[in-house]
Amino acid sequence: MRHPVVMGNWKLNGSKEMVSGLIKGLDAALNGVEGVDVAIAPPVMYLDLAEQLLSKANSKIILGSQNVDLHNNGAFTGDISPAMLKEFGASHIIIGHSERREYHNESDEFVAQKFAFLKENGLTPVLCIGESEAQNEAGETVAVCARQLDAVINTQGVEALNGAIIAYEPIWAIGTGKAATADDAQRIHAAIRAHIAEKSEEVAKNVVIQYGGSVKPENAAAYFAQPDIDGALVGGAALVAESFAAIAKAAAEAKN
Ligand SMILES: O=C(CO)COP(=O)(O)O
Repeated sequence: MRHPVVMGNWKLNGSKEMVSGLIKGLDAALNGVEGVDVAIAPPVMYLDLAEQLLSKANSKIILGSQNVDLHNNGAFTGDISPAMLKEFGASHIIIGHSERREYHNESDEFVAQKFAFLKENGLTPVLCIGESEAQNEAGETVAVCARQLDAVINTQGVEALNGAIIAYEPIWAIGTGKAATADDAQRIHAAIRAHIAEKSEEVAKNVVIQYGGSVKPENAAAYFAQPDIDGALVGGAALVAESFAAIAKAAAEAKN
């Protein structure tokens, strides 16, 4: 049985005050919620503060981050290493987000290297994949997702996906309010799982595949009712404690 994972990607949002208010609010709102892993990825600047607040509250919220470099030290100005993330308690690290693929020209191969380096350092990659609106309209969704996944599978073997998380995020659904329907998302999730199953049914059966793109408390339960949707990667709604907690609760209820 796959354990659901709901993760908040805070993107470039936050201040000391906001981080502290949101973490306190979330921890309180999640009190008593069982059967779902809840993770947050604040901007890296606030990991220290987040770690302190979570540990003071004895919270079960998992700490994550939004990016990582390919080195653990050296002359790489502006970059952050897995070792540093680990030192601040971050375990679930988002890579390959479409915003980084687009604004920082991150290729499938580069993202795959990050995947390998996270695993080498004992961290959990949250690998984002997904198609653009044009690719969607051209019927290329599954091919695009397969290509993005193959960058990992063909270099590291399908077993590299063990313990990792895949986040299917159609680019046209991110921050637009135009979410994929639960049926469409299920169809793509099933296709992604089938693609992995071509190499290993066991890995396909166990890998967590999240949906991301305009997930809100209002539509969350419909996604989690689908057999191949194992959680969510949430942007905007993760910035409001009650909304994010409601999404996590919906996952806990649907999957247990
Ligand atoms: O990009 C996302 C999460 O990584 C989704 O963002 P929204 O939930 O704001 O659409």
